[in-house]
Amino acid sequence: MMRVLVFGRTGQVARALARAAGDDMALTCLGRDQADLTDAAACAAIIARADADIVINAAAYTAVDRAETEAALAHAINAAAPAAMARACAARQIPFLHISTDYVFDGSGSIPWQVDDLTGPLGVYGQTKLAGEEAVRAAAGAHVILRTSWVFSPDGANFVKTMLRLGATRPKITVVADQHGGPTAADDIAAALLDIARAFHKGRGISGTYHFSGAPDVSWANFARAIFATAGMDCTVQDIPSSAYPTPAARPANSRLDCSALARDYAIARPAWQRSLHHVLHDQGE
Ligand SMILES: NC(=O)C1=CN([C@@H]2O[C@H](COP(=O)(O)OP(=O)(O)OC[C@H]3O[C@@H](n4cnc5c(N)ncnc54)[C@H](OP(=O)(O)O)[C@@H]3O)[C@@H](O)[C@H]2O)C=CC1
Ligand SMILES: Cc1cn([C@H]2C[C@H](O)[C@@H](COP(=O)(O)OP(=O)(O)O[C@H]3O[C@@H](C)C(=O)[C@@H](O)[C@H]3O)O2)c(=O)[nH]c1=O
Ligand SMILES: [Mg+2]
Repeated sequence: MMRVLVFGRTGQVARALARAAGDDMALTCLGRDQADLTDAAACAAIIARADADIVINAAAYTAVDRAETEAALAHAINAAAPAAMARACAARQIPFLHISTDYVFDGSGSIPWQVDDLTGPLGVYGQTKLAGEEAVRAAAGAHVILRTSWVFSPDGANFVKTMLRLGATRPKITVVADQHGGPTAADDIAAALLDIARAFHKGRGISGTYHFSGAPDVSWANFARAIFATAGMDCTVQDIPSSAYPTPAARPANSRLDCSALARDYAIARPAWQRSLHHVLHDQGE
């Protein structure tokens, strides 16, 4: 029996992990009341005390625009806490699985980003996630950093739920068409993380940074069209440039992730987001 300790309980990926847990594992999800990520030492102490075989950090500060004015808080949660977790895991010699983001890249070009490409975050959220990555690597224990993008699920705040809400009251909506990436279902991320956890449990885990996103890559505007079509909603999507949708934090134009390293090392393929979108809209009570 593999004992998996998860930081996060209410978030999209944490909930998906709880849904995906198999009979071969005992999964414990820690909410903010049990593990507050603003207290990095407390998070480390939990790992030191716990009887876990592997730790997954599914908690994060994810409010991209708000991060611009809450940099210290975002840094505490996205960098200092994972740093302490990774060190505590290294000390106990248990693997640490951490999630990062396409927003560590500057979005230049149109070629999918490779795992070792130069990073260059455009905003505070991306900067703090990058600092978290660097700290996890520096802890030098067994680890995987899984960079994913554009997460959607029936839970929490995400673009799919925003579109359903806006589309219900508007005949037409404007959406940016010059940002491209891979929408990724939280359930698919959870399945990938648990596959990676099983590989480590069998002694076949490979430490490193990996990319994982839904296929095919698409613009937010075309993702919105797919959401309305799949939901059977009559809302017209008009393409706009990012310049027509000003936000406190700039978003990368090119969020495409090259996911071949994960296929090579773990035989995990890019999931088809359209299939997962259908599942979220029609099988999970949305
Ligand atoms: N959402 C996305 O589009 C993307 C997310 N990611 C990454 O994936 C991972 C999972 O994200 P996702 O599931 O979408 O996140 P959500 O925003 O859905 O959930 C965030 C989780 O973090 C918890 N959390 C926030 N602050 C604290 C704190 N101080 N102490 C304890 N828990 C806290 C939240 O708890 P509470 O409910 O109590 O606030 C919540 O459970 C993150 O690392 C994120 O950076 C990567 C790419 C895209
Ligand atoms: C609501 C809305 C958004 N947009 C644009 C803004 C933005 O460029 C894009 C997506 O909007 P969101 O607010 O969902 O984007 P955002 O919160 O930036 O999503 C990101 O979250 C973090 C946590 C990540 O790690 C990223 O991978 C990514 O998923 O769509 C429109 O063009 N029209 C609209 O009506
Ligand atoms: Mg958001």
